[in-house]
Amino acid sequence: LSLSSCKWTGSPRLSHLDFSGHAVHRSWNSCSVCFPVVKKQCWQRRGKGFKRSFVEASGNGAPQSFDYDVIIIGAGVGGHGAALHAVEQGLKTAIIEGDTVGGTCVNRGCVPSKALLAVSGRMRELQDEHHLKALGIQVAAASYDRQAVADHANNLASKIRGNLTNSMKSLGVDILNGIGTLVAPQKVKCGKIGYPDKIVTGRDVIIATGSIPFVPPGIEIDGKTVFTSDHALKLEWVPDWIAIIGSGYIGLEFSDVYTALGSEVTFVEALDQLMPGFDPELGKLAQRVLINPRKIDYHIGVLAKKITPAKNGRPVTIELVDTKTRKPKDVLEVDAALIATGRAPFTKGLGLENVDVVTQRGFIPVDECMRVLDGDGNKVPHLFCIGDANGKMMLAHAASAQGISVIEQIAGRPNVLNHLSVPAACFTHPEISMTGLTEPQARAKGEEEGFIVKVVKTSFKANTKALAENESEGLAKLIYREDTGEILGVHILGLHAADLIHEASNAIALDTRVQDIKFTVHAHPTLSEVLDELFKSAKVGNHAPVIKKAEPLAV
Ligand SMILES: Cc1cc2nc3c(=O)[nH]c(=O)nc-3n(C[C@H](O)[C@H](O)[C@H](O)COP(=O)(O)OP(=O)(O)OC[C@H]3O[C@@H](n4cnc5c(N)ncnc54)[C@H](O)[C@@H]3O)c2cc1C
Ligand SMILES: NC(=O)c1ccc[n+]([C@@H]2O[C@H](COP(=O)([O-])OP(=O)(O)OC[C@H]3O[C@@H](n4cnc5c(N)ncnc54)[C@H](O)[C@@H]3O)[C@@H](O)[C@H]2O)c1
Repeated sequence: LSLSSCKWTGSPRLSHLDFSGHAVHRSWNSCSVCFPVVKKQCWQRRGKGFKRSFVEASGNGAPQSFDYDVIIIGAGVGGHGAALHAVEQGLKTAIIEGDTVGGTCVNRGCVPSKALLAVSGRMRELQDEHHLKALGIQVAAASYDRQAVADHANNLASKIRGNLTNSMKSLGVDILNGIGTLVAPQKVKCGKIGYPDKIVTGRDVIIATGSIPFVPPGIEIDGKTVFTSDHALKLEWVPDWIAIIGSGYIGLEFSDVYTALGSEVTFVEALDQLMPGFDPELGKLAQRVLINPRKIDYHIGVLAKKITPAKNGRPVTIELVDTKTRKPKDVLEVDAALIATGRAPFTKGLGLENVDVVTQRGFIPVDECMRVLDGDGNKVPHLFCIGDANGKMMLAHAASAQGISVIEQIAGRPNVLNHLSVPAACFTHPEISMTGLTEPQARAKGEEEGFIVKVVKTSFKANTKALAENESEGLAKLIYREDTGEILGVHILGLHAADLIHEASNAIALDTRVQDIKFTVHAHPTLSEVLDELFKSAKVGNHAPVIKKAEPLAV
């Protein structure tokens, strides 16, 4: 959207938009000749944010005036991030939630899983006699109270849910309870059983309806012996032997929890390697550190075709077939099975047909600015989709960042989120983290675009802080362009890798080059020196650092 000055107030205002969102008039006076669906907006700066002083629209079912500047459907972390940023910009904002504020992350995802992982980390340390002995510590055998561990996860979720709700209420976001359905452009129905439907209109609408566990056909969930992460997070029991179907983020994190609490784990992975989404070198190291020394075995290249819950004294049975040939491979009998085979977008019943949007495998198609695309690939005016529902990057902070990016655009400031700068982390012990491209992806890009890719690595073994902690297993890997020093990807496995990655992801976001970042200073002794050493070991073409040298002192 282009900004020009309002004829009366002199303050910035959006130019007029045609139905497909293109600017058609730059002059206020030419409105009368506009297409039927033309919106005139004039913005007045008030205080720190923008406040709309005039809104008018006409034509084809679109409202004449709006109850809200922004309506968000779904109060997960994506919706929450968008709502807070919207009110900060002075936009009148409503958020519609059909279930529980906080969505997946707070209630059934990041938050409770990290509470369980905090316990698994401590259990692991307290059970590691060799490690404790090296530090000179003696403890009696560690044990745990399952219900108390489960309560810790549940209490944390309640606390964070309360924080999220209060933050929105205190800033003036209207929280509407009910199921949101698009009934027309810029018009949303909020439906709640036992209450009359409420129709609300918004100049801009953001879909943030998230995702639910994907369960492949043939797998029967009973919630007790065959379950998804939704059930597993309640920690109702700790099976002696559990099969985890899928070795992605959820599978890996739960293998860390279950083995620390005493279970034996069998992974079933459809692809030819465990953790197929990670940089292959880090994946191999993860297997050496997180899988091989633990009570974990695995079947790779096989699909769990049929899973039957335990019944009448019979165990859970899992029929495996070869992924490529689909021929039967094996039958496993275990105490329980956790299905961690990805997540499906939660977009049914949203009324997308009323705005001509056709989902792709359930995901809502969007462009790089999160603007929703219709069946013909055109932008649907004033409609955005963020978070898991668009499938771009199924991470909590990605959902929130997309929400903030959308609000920036709504406020008239062009914004495109660089997804390569969004970090990801797997909270195992030790952790794995990454940002940008994997080595194979970077090499493919280099070949296509004709540049040389360089890789350097540093080990945690030489890091003083890691050695002091007696936790020096780990590696950091930098992938960069030799000619320009552009950082293409960073991957870390080691103590606090999830915290360490931000220096690299911020460098990508701000386009800081290797030849510049290598002159930044890191406190000693800290784990961050692993990255310091990594950047310093990189050799970049003939580029001089951009950092300015101090002028000689005048005497
Ligand atoms: C076990 C697990 C662990 C995870 N750990 C991490 C982690 O450590 N770090 C990380 O970054 N990510 C993690 N994730 C992923 C993260 O939870 C999701 O990426 C994130 O929650 C997506 O946010 P969202 O706002 O898009 O959707 P959600 O959080 O799913 O929220 C969507 C909300 O919309 C509501 N809704 C849906 N339809 C409607 C409707 N029609 N009307 C009204 N309301 C509606 C839902 O009730 C829900 O509250 C984890 C996921 C799982 C399952
Ligand atoms: N720490 C985190 O950031 C974190 C933690 C948990 C979840 N998440 C998010 O949640 C999403 C879902 O996680 P996930 O682990 O379920 O999905 P995933 O996509 O990470 O991994 C799913 C795995 O299951 C395998 N698979 C699929 N169908 C199979 C079958 N029938 N038999 C055997 N294997 C099969 C796939 O090959 C893949 O390796 C992820 O996209 C992730 O971004 C993030």
